[in-house]
Amino acid sequence: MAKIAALKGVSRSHKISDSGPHSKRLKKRERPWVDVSDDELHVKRAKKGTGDRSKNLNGSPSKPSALESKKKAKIGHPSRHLANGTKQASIQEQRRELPITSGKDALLDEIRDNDVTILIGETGSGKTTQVPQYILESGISGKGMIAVTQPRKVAATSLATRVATEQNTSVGGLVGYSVRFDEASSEDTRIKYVTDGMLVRELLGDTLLSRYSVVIVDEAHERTLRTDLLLTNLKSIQKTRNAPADAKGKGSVAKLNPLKIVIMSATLDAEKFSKFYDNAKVIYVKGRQHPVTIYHTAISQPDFVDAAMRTFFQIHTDQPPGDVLIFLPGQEDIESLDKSIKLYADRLPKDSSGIVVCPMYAALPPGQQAKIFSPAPQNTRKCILATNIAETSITIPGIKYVIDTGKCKEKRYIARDSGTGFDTLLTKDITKSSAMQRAGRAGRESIGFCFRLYTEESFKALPDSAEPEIRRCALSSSLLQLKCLGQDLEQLDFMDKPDWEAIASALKTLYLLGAIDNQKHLTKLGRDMAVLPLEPHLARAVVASQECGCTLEIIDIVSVLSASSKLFFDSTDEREAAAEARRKFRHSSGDHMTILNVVRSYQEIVASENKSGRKEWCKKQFLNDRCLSEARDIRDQLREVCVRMGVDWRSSCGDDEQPVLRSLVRGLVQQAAFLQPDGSYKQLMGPSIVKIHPSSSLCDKKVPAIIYDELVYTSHIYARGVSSVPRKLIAEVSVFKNKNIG
Ligand SMILES: Nc1ncnc2c1ncn2[C@@H]1O[C@H](COP(=O)(O)OP(=O)(O)OP(=O)(O)O)[C@@H](O)[C@H]1O
Repeated sequence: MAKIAALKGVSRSHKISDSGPHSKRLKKRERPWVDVSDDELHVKRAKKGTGDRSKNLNGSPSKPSALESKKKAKIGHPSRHLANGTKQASIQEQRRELPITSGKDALLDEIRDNDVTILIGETGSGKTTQVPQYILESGISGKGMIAVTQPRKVAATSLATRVATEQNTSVGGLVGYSVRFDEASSEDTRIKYVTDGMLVRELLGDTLLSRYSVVIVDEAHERTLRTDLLLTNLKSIQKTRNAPADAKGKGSVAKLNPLKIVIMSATLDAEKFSKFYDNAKVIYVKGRQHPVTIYHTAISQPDFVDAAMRTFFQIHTDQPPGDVLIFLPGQEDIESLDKSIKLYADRLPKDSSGIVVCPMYAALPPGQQAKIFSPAPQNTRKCILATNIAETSITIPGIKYVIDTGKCKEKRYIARDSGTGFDTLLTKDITKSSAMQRAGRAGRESIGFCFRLYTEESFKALPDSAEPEIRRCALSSSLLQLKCLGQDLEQLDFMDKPDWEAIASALKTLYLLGAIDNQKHLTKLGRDMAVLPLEPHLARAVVASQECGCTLEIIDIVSVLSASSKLFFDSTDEREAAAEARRKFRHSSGDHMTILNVVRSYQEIVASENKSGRKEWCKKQFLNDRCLSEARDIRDQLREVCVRMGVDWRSSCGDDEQPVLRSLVRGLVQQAAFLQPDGSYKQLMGPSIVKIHPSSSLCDKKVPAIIYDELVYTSHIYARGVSSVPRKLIAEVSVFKNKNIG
């Protein structure tokens, strides 16, 4: 098999200097990192390879190509490099300089000759932006479209914009994208960047993905649940579409073109993927455009937020211009570091260059996320604080330094004895693959530096890659989609099979929601639920709202619940003022109707105020404008889906809360609890005793029965997002009929 070449250009020569205008302020002993270069970036990729089915596109590793020699020359002459950088080579020149360019023809030959191609190339080698364009320009895709899947929305939209620019068109024309709650494509679109979830959703209407002649699964190493569903479906679609003509018969399938699949990543277990696709060809692209120097800390840094701050200021005060990207596990850490950086920045001497901090996490509305791509004002350093949302695929212009805390949040399903369970987010160490992707965000425009806030030993001890989501996340939503495709999770050919417990729990959830019957067959209700781009329990509430005549209200509530950030701000400094503001919206039945009161007031403000007036109003009310504006986008999309389903989204129950609660109970049937004599609540569908969360408007009330959005585990088990509901509404739910709970 072809040997994997070591990452080119990782050099020990780029040392961070101790001197600098403010080095006294941050004494050396305070610095968390030491200079340790490494060349480990090639994680275990293709251990044994796949016999003669693998190939190195850029030739033998021991014999550098002309391009590599040129790159080495560049590395040896930083001044020349800088001169080139300042000139800002044209986009087409940049394209030609990408490492993948030298392997273009060979790559296209492989794709032409094989149904499935697995392409492994360093971060920044040009896979994601170039391969779709090569395929289009070569004519391999014929009249069909090329789909390029991404695990994250921001990557799909920003890549579409970049590739549209490279094609000298605007996004939505030749190059488009499609992500949940947003789409830019037209009849002219030939390359479409999509989230893997959107392509799975497309399967519902087009089970053979007939519009596409090539599907590129990018960042396949992330093994999201949707990627795995896609990999499985693509395999069977390809068997059907690429079958010999006599096996295809004379029906509509016979008219379909064969499907080509390309799987791409920088850090993939190539052997496993190759095996899954019947020993598919594995090809390698060596090299990246610019070198990245990596540093590890000498000792571990338990307070990684503090270590990140010190490292940032060390860079800011000692290092040449260049923006900084800091990877943190979640929104809370980002907010905390944001505050600390701003506080510390105020203490810098007046003549210091400025700092602009940009947070970046999934809960930020797309407009805010897009800010990270804008250049910082002159004489100012941009500091992006991001979760792993910025880890793969994206190129953020200006980033020269990456600080990697080594932490991320991972979704994990917690199974309960009752056969039910829930997803929770846990902070954990990243994988080698993530560390490599993070480092890869530097060095995309010129030489870069990555500061890992963990030791080299810790790095070596990290697992190669994350456990696939299918083995650790709730499956009800995917199970429902598969049921719509006539497929059974238990019987599908997955690369890694899900746990039986997780499948059983998902089946139970769908049964209780009425989406499947007791024979595990999809019901009409289940089919209607699957059309809505929502979690099954929320989709169930929307479907129920048609009967109850309150679709307008339920969509408003569900949109807020589907937004990725919290509606209310908790302010420790102004606790009383925040509580007072919240009281104004409070509804006696609890938190869901309270949300509706907020949305109604917000809608009035939106109608009467300009953007800054709206923001000011939100601030005064301790409401999160981001959450409300994201909810508005979700609401609009849900209304459109209703129109397509023939559902009247305008049907409204006015001020009567009963229909709203009745619809919510249908969806939250697994999240109901009854009051106990001691004042606690006992779950109806589980063994737990829960308390009402202090943030709830019902926290000091005792009501006979509640429904809730989620459980939070701290010193107690708390129910959050709570409404009081008459027992009879729960007794009405078909699974509880004849159970004497009214
Ligand atoms: N939006 C952008 N703005 C500026 N340059 C870009 C942009 N997108 C890509 N590039 C340039 O193209 C190079 C290749 O990017 P591409 O995303 O195709 O690489 P890749 O091999 O897919 O990397 P990764 O595995 O990290 O996604 C980048 O290193 C950068 O130099």
